[in-house]
Amino acid sequence: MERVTSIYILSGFLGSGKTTLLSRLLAHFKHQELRPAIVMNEIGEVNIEGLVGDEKVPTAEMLSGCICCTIRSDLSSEIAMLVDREHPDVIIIEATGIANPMEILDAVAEASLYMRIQVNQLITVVDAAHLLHLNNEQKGKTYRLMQEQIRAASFLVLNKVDQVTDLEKETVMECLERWNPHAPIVPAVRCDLNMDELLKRDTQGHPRHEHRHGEDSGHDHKLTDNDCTHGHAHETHDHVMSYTYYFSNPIDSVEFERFIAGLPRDVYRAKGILTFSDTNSRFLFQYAFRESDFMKITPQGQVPDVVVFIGEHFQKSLLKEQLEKLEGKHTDA
Ligand SMILES: Nc1nc2c(ncn2[C@@H]2O[C@H](COP(=O)(O)OP(=O)(O)OP(=O)(O)O)[C@@H](O)[C@H]2O)c(=O)[nH]1
Repeated sequence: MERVTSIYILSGFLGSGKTTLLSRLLAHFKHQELRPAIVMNEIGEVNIEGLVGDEKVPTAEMLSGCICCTIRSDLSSEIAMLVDREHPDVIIIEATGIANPMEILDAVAEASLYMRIQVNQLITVVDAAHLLHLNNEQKGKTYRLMQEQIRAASFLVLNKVDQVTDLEKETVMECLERWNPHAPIVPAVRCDLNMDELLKRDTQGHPRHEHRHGEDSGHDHKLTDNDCTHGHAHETHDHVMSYTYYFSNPIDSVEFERFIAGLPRDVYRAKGILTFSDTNSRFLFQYAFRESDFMKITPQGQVPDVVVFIGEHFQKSLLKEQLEKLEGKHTDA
């Protein structure tokens, strides 16, 4: 019988740890001698991790838009292409941090009309400190979106618990349980969790969401009851914007850190690849919820120095000006 390809959808707000979990899943599948493929969606025009990542994993990149709305129709063709060409055992879809997972589930359902695929788990990764902060304010688009991502999950990873106290962790756990009483909740640091627990539906052969040739397999989870589009109001991401800057010269690391510390609050995510004039190595740079991280890298082949900024209503021209100044390009003329 023709085999069924398992799909895992990774959801979670910008910078929560989806790519960190993706790396762990890939290592796990490799160990199990399973063949994974990836659908990587980024709102920016460049996939930073893809530039430095494992080239051996077949990857469909969907850039400059969000699969849950503007480029949603492309998702089923990307999945079809991967299934036909690569014959993967599993496909992991990493959504943008602003995606509504219900919409993605719906797009995958469309694809399942003509392919044997099944969604085994919709995993939402939550940044503990960020949720705590939003829960205190209890308002805003990000708060509502995070709530939707949590509600839609069949499995919740409460990540970055190293950044909260035990008491705060309990508060966030209670919040998650209230919003989604169905999904298991696993606290983690850098998404270090028991992969068998995360994937056990798969091994036991009890997928949560199965769509085959338009039939609903009738499993127990609330997602099948909601059936993705029905009763769901789609919120557009018009307010979210991204800006990509390519460097042509190395920059000073201290000045760059000063620039990052002074980023407007409306920029809530940035990532990039950098060459500093005062260090030997190149770095993968990450900025999420006001925390920066620099990791030494040795990219293979020609990889540009570039940073992508994601946020709401920020002034691109101001960032451009500051970055050009860092490069020594800026003139007052
Ligand atoms: N302190 C801390 N940092 C973490 C943890 N997990 C991930 N990070 C860091 O948080 C940053 C964002 O992690 P990613 O895995 O890239 O997050 P993401 O959800 O894929 O981000 P987007 O692709 O922008 O949506 C990186 O610098 C990670 O190293 C954690 O548990 N604790």
